[in-house]
Amino acid sequence: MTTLAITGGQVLLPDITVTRADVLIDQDRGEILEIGDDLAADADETLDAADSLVTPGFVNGHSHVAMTLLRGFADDKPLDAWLQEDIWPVEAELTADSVRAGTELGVLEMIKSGTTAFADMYFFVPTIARAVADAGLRARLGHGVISVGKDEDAVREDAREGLAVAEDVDGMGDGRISSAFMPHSLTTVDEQYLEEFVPQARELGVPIHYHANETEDEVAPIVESEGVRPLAYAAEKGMLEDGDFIAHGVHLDESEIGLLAEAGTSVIHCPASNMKLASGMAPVQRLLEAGVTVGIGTDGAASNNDLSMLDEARDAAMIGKLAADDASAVPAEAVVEMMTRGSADAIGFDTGRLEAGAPADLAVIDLEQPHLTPRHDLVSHLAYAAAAADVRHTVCDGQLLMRDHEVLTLDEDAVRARASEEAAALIDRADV
Ligand SMILES: N[C@@H](CCSC[C@H]1O[C@@H](n2cnc3c(=O)[nH]cnc32)[C@H](O)[C@@H]1O)C(=O)O
Ligand SMILES: [Zn+2]
Repeated sequence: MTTLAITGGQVLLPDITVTRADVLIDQDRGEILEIGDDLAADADETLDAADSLVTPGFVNGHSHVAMTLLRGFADDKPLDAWLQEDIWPVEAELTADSVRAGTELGVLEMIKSGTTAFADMYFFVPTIARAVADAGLRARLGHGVISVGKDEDAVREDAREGLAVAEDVDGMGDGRISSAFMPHSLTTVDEQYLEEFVPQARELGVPIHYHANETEDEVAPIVESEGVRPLAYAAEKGMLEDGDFIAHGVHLDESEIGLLAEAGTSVIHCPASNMKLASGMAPVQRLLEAGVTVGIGTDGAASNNDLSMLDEARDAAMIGKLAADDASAVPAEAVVEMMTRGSADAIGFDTGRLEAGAPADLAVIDLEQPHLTPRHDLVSHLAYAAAAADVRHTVCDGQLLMRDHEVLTLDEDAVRARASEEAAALIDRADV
């Protein structure tokens, strides 16, 4: 057994309180052995956490990781126009090489900002899976299936790829990678294909993940054609089961919140994307009160425009209060829970908590910063004041991915250079 002791830090516990403790990890099993006093003597290696906060690694519940290539390419538009006029024409020119470069850039940013696990919907998923496996992160990956603008054969091919990918990438990266079936949304995948392919995904035993109720424009057409709200329609199609998770859930009525709670389907809240695309304010406090599992996601870097879960946490708290018209809504503890255990539960990982027996996925945050002074309440700092650049160390599955701000599994300069090149070539090819 090889052990690593994280020493001298303040540790965020599963009940969202902070205590002074060391953390001892079994690196071979990727598991936390013990949280307690003076554990350094028993360890093969130590990692300094003095004047630092040890937190569960953040879990990004919804992303399109290689969209880092489109960061800052198309801003200041609503969802539909943004996708159709800017994003989809460029994405049509993506290659495996560009997706590899964009993924490496995305996971580099994740590691640097303390994220250890994420759920992702995109193209070239086996390429993404290899990049994630090499970088050392944990992820649930799926191929986004779309039917709009395609003929029947093309849709079937897309959906079959979605199923094949879900089978193929599952278990990669020493089991750190798992999969899901990911129809893009309830309005961009036609009913007949949901009816055909959702049961096939069930046979594979993978969860289903999709965009839902993101904008009013997605709700109205379903109400009009089906006579029911989108999530009642999703339930009819067998897409609202325990373990499934939807992205956004902005425009939900009480009946839909009830359906989510009853079914055990989770919601990934994406506050920055919802604000930037002016999609609306998700009813996060009401979801929490109804007992729905809520996680937090960044969505793609083109609608955010970063992948920092610390930014996202602050946004979630702020917009949650505004949506509820109540400053006590979505408090710091709730946000910290959502960005760790909530997202992990939602996407089906046993991470997001620091205790003996839990997976050793964690981040260490430097507290010796002016914006983290004084230290009345470290949970408050995590929700409201800490920033990506404060993350010192990142550990996933017991392995050090970043030590003292130096990423160990990727060559940072090379990744940035490759991504810049691939992004420029992509825009050139798309000729937009
Ligand atoms: N196989 C599909 C690919 C879908 S990947 C997932 C898609 O979601 C898009 N996307 C990114 N952010 C959002 C969002 O907030 N709402 C809906 N779609 C988004 C993203 O650009 C990408 O095209 C196809 O043939 O088009
Ligand atoms: Zn999305």
